Amino acid sequence: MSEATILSIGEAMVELSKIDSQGHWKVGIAGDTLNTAWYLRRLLPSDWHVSYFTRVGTGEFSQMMVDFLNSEGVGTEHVGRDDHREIGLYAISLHDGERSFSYWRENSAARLLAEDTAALTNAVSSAEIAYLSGITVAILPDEGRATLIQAMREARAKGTRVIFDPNLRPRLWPDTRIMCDRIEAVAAEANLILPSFDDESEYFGDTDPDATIARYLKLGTGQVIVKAGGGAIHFGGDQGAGVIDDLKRMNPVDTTSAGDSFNAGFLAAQIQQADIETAIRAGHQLSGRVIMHHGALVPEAVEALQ
Ligand SMILES: O=C(O)C(=O)C[C@H](O)[C@H](O)CO
Repeated sequence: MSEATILSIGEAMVELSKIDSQGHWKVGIAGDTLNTAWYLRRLLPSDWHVSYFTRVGTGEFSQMMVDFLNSEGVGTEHVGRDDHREIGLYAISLHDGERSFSYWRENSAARLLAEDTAALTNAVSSAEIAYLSGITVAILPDEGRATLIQAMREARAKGTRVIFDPNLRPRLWPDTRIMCDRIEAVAAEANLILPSFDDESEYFGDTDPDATIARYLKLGTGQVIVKAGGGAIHFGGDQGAGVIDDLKRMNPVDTTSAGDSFNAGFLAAQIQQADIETAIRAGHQLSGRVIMHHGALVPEAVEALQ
């Protein structure tokens, strides 16, 4: 049987997460789209190939990322190399379990990931599923974003299922109006949107999750699942509509990657034929375990499910 491919597109960085209050930090590799790919690789059967599309440099940290992806079973055949740029860096600060990030990423190699139009277009079109986020969209220059949109449109027309998490990061945009406009332009090309209500209400002014669903459906997507930081999850679209309001609320240690792991848990379940409600519960179960640990990638969270 031939493998099916899920391609995740975006930027991963060196991640610094604090281990204790004595000034010790752990160095890892993470980034929202890589996090989802990493969880997907651990959750999906071997007849699925999980691949990462990005651009890195040629230095030691870039090689560390490629080695890390290879060692974790995530395909690196779509990782481009840049002779002049390196990968970015971010550090996680925690206050009562809620995280904030400091970034050093303005000149990262990943900002040029869409420069090779043919490579991006072919990679997206030949995948069964393509996954990207609002961070992928935010880091690209205008021409790169246009290339990405065109690649998504062509791929979707040929049958690739395109999945988008708006993952709104206003600091990566010149202003919030531009952010909202560009995010909607990309969302219009996706089959499935996985937004978080806190962000959508703050920046789009949605009064409730159903308003978020209605707004994205109107743009032309097929299905919307609105995450709610552990609260009730609303969903709507051609695969079904409803609310799941009996999910267990956790007291998080670190919310980094909560949404990314939810997306992976949801998608892995759906790929394995779960109905939409069961898939949402699987996403919630995984992210509920991830946020009980520090950092974005938590092997124990996946092991606990198996
Ligand atoms: O800011 C980014 O690009 C990140 O990916 C940082 C975190 O890993 C991510 O936001 C968690 O969702």
